[in-house]
Amino acid sequence: MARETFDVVIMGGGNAGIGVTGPVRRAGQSVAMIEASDLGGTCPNRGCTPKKVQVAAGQALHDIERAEAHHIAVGRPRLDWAALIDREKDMIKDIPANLTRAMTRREVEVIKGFGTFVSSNTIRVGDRLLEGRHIVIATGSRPRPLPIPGAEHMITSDDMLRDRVLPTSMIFVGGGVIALEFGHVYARAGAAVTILEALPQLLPTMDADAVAQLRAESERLGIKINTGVDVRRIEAAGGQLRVIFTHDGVEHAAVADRVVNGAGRVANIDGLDLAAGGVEHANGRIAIDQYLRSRSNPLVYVCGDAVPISPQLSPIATYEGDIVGRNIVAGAKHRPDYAGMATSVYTVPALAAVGITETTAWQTGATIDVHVNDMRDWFSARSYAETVAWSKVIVDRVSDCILGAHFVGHGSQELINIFGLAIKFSITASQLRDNVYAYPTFSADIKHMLGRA
Ligand SMILES: Cc1cc2nc3c(=O)[nH]c(=O)nc-3n(C[C@H](O)[C@H](O)[C@H](O)COP(=O)(O)OP(=O)(O)OC[C@H]3O[C@@H](n4cnc5c(N)ncnc54)[C@H](O)[C@@H]3O)c2cc1C
Ligand SMILES: NC(=O)c1ccc[n+]([C@@H]2O[C@H](COP(=O)([O-])OP(=O)(O)OC[C@H]3O[C@@H](n4cnc5c(N)ncnc54)[C@H](O)[C@@H]3O)[C@@H](O)[C@H]2O)c1
Repeated sequence: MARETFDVVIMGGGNAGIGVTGPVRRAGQSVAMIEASDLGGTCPNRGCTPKKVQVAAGQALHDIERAEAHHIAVGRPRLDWAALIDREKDMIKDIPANLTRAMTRREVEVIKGFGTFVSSNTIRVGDRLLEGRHIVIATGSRPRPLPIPGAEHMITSDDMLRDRVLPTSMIFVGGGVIALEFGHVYARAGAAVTILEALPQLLPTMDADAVAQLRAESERLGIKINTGVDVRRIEAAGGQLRVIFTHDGVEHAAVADRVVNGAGRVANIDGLDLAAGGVEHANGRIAIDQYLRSRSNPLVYVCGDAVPISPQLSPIATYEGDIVGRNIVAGAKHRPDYAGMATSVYTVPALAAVGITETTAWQTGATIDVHVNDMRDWFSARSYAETVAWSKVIVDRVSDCILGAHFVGHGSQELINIFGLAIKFSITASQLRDNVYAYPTFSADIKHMLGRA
C-alpha cells in the first residue's frame, strides 16, 4: 500500500475538523480530511440546524397559543408532522455538498471513509495510508451507551430528527438539553412527554433557579418530569415500550410509543485504534494537555466533542479546531479560554446562560451582587403576553464585572450574547447600565435587570 504524505491529516469533517483547516491552509500546509459520513458532521446534519427547524415550529405553536391575549381568534392548530420533517430535511439537504465545495476551494483533500491509526503518524482509510506531520482527532461524540436491560429499544436524537410519524407518547431517559428541547416541540405537537432524570435537577450544570423556571414552564405544557430516578429496565409492552424506574426506593412504570436516549454523549473514539497511534486514553477520554494535544503522542491533537473537558457545543468545536490549527502552525502555544461562551437550551422560551452559576459564584468566595427579576409584569414581556420572563445576573461587587447571566424567556437566546461579550471583554455592569439601547427592545431591560445605579 503506497503511503501518501500530508502536513495534517484530520479525522472528522464536522465543525471541529473544518475549524482546523482555516489556519493550516492559510499557512500553506497540505491537508487531508477523512469523513466517514456527511461533511459538516452533527451540527448541520443531525443537530443544531435541523433541531432549530422543529423548534421554530414549536415557537409558532407557542405564538398561536397566546393569540387570544392579542384578541386574535384562531382555530385549533393542526401540525402536519411529516411535512415538518420534510421541511427540516429540505433545509439541510445541500449542506454536505456546499461544504465539500468550500473545502475544495480551500484545497483540502476530502476523503470519504473511516480512519484508524496504524502508527503514531499514519492513518488508514480504506486501502490508503495517510502519513501526517500532525494528526487531528475531530471525530465528535455519540449517545452514551446505557447499561440498562432493554437499552436497545431506545432511539436517539438522529432517529427523532427523521421520524415522519408523530408518536402519541414518548419518554426521555435523561433530563438534559435534548430531552427539554425535543420535549417542548413534541409536547406542543400533541404528544404526551415524560422525562426521567437520574439527578435531583434537570440540566444539572445550569443555574438551579433558572432550571426551576424552565421546569415550571415545561410542566405548564404538560410535560411530566421525574427527577432523582433510577431507570431499571425497558421492555416491550404490546406495541409500546414500558420503562421501569424507581424513585425513593419505590418502583414505577411509564409506557410510551418511543423511549429516547437523552443521557448525554461520549467522545466518539472507539474504533480509532488509539493504541496503534500511541494515544493514551482511559474510560473513553483521551489524555490531553492544555494545548489540546495528546499527552502521550505530541503529533496528535484533539478538538470538538471528542475533547473530554469542554462543553459539547458547536461554536466551541469550531473554536477548538481553530486553536488546534494555530498550534499546528505555530507550535503548541495557544490554549482555549472558555470564558464568555454563551449557551442556550432551545426550549420555547429558551433558557440561555453564560459564565458561572450562583452556586459556583458563592463557592469562589467572591463578594457578589445577585440581581434576580421576574419580568412577566414588565412592559416588554406583557406586550407579548410572555408566559415566563426571568433573569439572574451575578456581578462581582469589587470589580463590577459580570460573573454569570441566566435568562429564561423570549429574547434570551439573543440577549445572552451581550453578556457573553461583557464577560469576554470585561465590560462592567455599570457600563452595561450606562449604554443606550434601542427602545422598546428586550435589551433595553438590561438596565433594570442590573438594578438602577
Ligand atoms: C440533537 C443535537 C442538537 C444539538 N444542538 C446544538 C445547538 O443547538 N447548539 C450547539 O452549540 N450545539 C448543539 N449540539 C452539539 C453540536 O452538534 C456538537 O457540539 C458539534 O457538532 C460537535 O462538532 P464536532 O466537529 O466535534 O463533531 P461532529 O460534528 O460530530 O463531527 C465529527 C465527524 O467525524 C466523523 N467521524 C467519526 N469517526 C470518524 C473516523 N474514524 N474517520 C472519519 N470520520 C469520522 C463523523 O462522521 C462526523 O461527521 C447538538 C447536538 C445534538 C446531538
Ligand atoms: N442547545 C444546545 O446547545 C444543545 C442541544 C442538544 C444537544 N446538545 C449537546 O449534546 C449533548 C448531549 O445532550 P443530552 O441532552 O443527551 O445530554 P446532557 O448532558 O445535556 O444531559 C444528559 C442528562 O442525562 C442524565 N442521565 C445520565 N444517565 C442517566 C440515566 N441512566 N438515567 C437518567 N438520567 C441520566 C444526566 O444526569 C443529565 O442530566 C449535550 O452535552 C449538549 O452539549 C447541545
